[in-house]
Formats: sequence, structure tokens, C-alpha cells
Amino acid sequence: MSKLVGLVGWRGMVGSVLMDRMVQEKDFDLIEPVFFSTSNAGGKAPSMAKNETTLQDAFNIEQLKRCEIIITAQGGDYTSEVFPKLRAAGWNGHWIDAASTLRMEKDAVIILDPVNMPVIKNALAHGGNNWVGGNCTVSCMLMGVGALYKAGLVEWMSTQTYQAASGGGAQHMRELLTQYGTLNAEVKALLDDPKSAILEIDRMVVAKQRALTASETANFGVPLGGSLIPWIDKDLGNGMSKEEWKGMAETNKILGMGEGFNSAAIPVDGFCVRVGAMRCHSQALTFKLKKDVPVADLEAMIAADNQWVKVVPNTREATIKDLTPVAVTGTMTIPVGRVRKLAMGPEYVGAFTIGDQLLWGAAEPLRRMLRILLDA
Ligand SMILES: NC(=O)C1=CN([C@@H]2O[C@H](COP(=O)(O)OP(=O)(O)OC[C@H]3O[C@@H](n4cnc5c(N)ncnc54)[C@H](OP(=O)(O)O)[C@@H]3O)[C@@H](O)[C@H]2O)C=CC1
Ligand SMILES: N[C@@H](CC(=O)OP(=O)(O)O)C(=O)O
Repeated sequence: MSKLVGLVGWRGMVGSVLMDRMVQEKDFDLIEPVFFSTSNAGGKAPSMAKNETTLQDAFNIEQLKRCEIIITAQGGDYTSEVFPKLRAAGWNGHWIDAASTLRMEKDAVIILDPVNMPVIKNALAHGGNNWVGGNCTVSCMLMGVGALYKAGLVEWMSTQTYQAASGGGAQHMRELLTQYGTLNAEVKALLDDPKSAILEIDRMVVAKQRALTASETANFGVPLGGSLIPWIDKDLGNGMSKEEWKGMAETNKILGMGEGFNSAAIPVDGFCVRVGAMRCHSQALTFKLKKDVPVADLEAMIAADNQWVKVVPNTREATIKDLTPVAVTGTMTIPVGRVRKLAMGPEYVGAFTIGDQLLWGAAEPLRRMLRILLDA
């Protein structure tokens, strides 16, 4: 008989991407889904439902306890409220979560199986049942250049990210587009006139950006359209943003090197920046390798690592065609390009990579963990 799998958060942005992928990969053929809701218990479940066609209350512990596996993309507040109660009620099923809440808990594994299948298998063998998706930036980075870590080549890595609006959620994407529209409208007449002065257009745009109202910047706090914001997530009070902290902590945890700040940990640090892209996170990487390895060998290792990574030749033509958020959005491909030796010395290597932060960055590792459990 198919396993009863509870789905929470399925109609949100991450949840919708997850549902699409589960349909594409025919995951629903293998499970008996139970759809939960925090707002519409008793309503009609979506079309993927089989026998359980009514939405269950996502706060009802007895209903949740029926499931052998629960996948949630409902968010951290939901996890904080429900997960401890569920475990306290004696439920020992598998909890697969998109939220960061449990990520650094000792008994939780950060799931990214093309990179850390041995870590997942080891936890499974030892009774592990808490599986948490990684930070989108970290997951997309490791899908791209995980090969260099697996080969033990990385002494340290520095990241400079260019993170899309979607990382903040659906409202952030809307706000970005609204700001672009407002700025365009402000100078439309001048744009339509080829003889108008560009510096006058520029002056009007920046004046409008500075005059955006609180409601026009409610989500990001400041204008993002035509600008950028070099701070993502909380202020840790030590000069570091929480998003930057995750780079080292999660990379090392995913790779099975403990909680990420022990003596064996590989240093990963840099700056995380929000830019006006929609749903792809991009990042420029600087590696200090443990030894001098030719670029062609590095590219070959990266290309052979998994079926989704794609090495983009380090030429202008290939880069502007294949190494942009526009090219990558909605695809499972993780392009890695601009691989070249840097002026600091032969062990210093640069690379640039991009990933759809709602696919590999959020939804995909969850459904793949479901498959691992179903196959176990
Ligand atoms: N956004 C991101 O980039 C990432 C997010 N995550 C995690 O996933 C969680 C969910 O994120 P995200 O999907 O962006 O959140 P959403 O706000 O899109 O969805 C969360 C929940 O909000 C409820 N909801 C209320 N109104 C609507 C509406 N109009 N349309 C759809 N859902 C609505 C739904 O719950 P209900 O059906 O019960 O009412 C839904 O499950 C985050 O909190 C985070 O923990 C993880 C990685 C990346
Ligand atoms: N913080 C990420 C999105 C996200 O949800 O990250 P996390 O899963 O680590 O909380 C961003 O804003 O781009």
C-alpha cells in the first residue's frame, strides 16, 4: 500500500513549484497524499488528491500523526509551532521541511542528495527522520561546484552573491516589478523622445527612487528596482548578515563536516547582495585551492559531478547567452562559467554560477528526499 504523505504549504510559492515538480516526476503515483491547510480546513484538496479529497487542519496533531512522511513548505513559524508538538505526541515519521528553523539542529540533515547522499544515507541508517532543505544560495552553489569540495581541493572560498527578489517571497517579487513600472512611468515621455537628455532621465529616476513611499518599499524597506541592497536576512551584530553566516555553516554541515565552525571546517565567507532579478540567485566565487589544478581539469570535474551542472565556456558569447538569470529561470540547469585562474596566483580560481532558487534552492531537494525515503 502507498505511504500516507502529508503536504503542508503546497499552495504557497515554494509549495506550488514543489507540486509542479512532483507532478512532472510522477511522485503522486507512488504515494497517498493528504493535503493540509492552515486557513481552509474542510475545503477541497487539489486535483492530485486520490482518496483523501478534503483539506485537513494543518494544526491538528492527530491528523498529522496519521502520515508516515510530512513535507512542509509552510514556513518557519509553522514548523516552530507544530513540529515540537508532533514529536512530543510520539510521532516518529519523517519530517521534510523547506524552512530554516531546524536546519542546524544536531538531529537534522540538510538535504541535497546529489552533493551529500552519503550523509543522508548515514543518517537514515541511524534512524534519522528530520530532513531540512538548505539555504537556496548554498544549495545552488554546491550543485554547481560541489565537485571541488568532494575532491578535497578547496582551502577556502569567498562568495559574492546577486540574489533575486523571490528569496524574500512572493510579495517581494511584486514590489520589485511595481517599482520598475513606477520608474518607467516617471520618465516614459522622455524615453519616447530619442532627443531627450539621458542625464535628465537619470536625475528624474533617482529623484523618484528617493521619493518612493513606505507602501512602495514595504517589503524591502528601500528601493530595489534600479538599485541593490547589500544585506540579506538578520543582522548578527558582528558585522555579518545571517545569510552570509549560512554560507560557511551550511556548506560544511551539508558536506558532513559538523556544524560548520569547527577546526576542520572549510572557511566560506563573502557578501550577500539582493539585486533586481526575479527568481535566480547568482554568485561570483573565489577559490583558494590546495594545489594548482589546470582550468580544463577543474571544468571537467565540475561537468562530471551531476547531470544538472553545465560548464559554460569562458567566452563572452557563451557567457551572455547561458550564464544569466533569464537563461536559467524555470530550469533545473546549474550553469558554472567564468572559470579562470586569478591574478593572485595559480591556486586562486574564479567562477560564476547561477541557480533557480525555487527549484534547486527550495523545492527540488524536498521531493528528492521523498523519493529516497520511498526507495529505502
Ligand atoms: N521564498 C523562498 O525563496 C524560500 C522559502 N523557503 C521556505 O518556504 C516557506 C514558504 O515560502 P513561500 O512559498 O515563499 O511562502 P508563501 O507566502 O507563498 O506561502 C506560505 C503559505 O501562505 C498561505 N497563503 C496565504 N495566502 C496565500 C495566497 N494568496 N497564495 C498562496 N498561499 C497563500 C498558504 O498556506 P495555507 O494554504 O495553509 O493558507 C501558503 O502555504 C518560507 O517561509 C521559508 O521557510 C525556503 C527556501 C526559499
Ligand atoms: N534568505 C534567502 C531565502 C530563504 O528562504 O533562505 P532560508 O531558507 O535560508 O531562510 C533569500 O532571501 O534569498
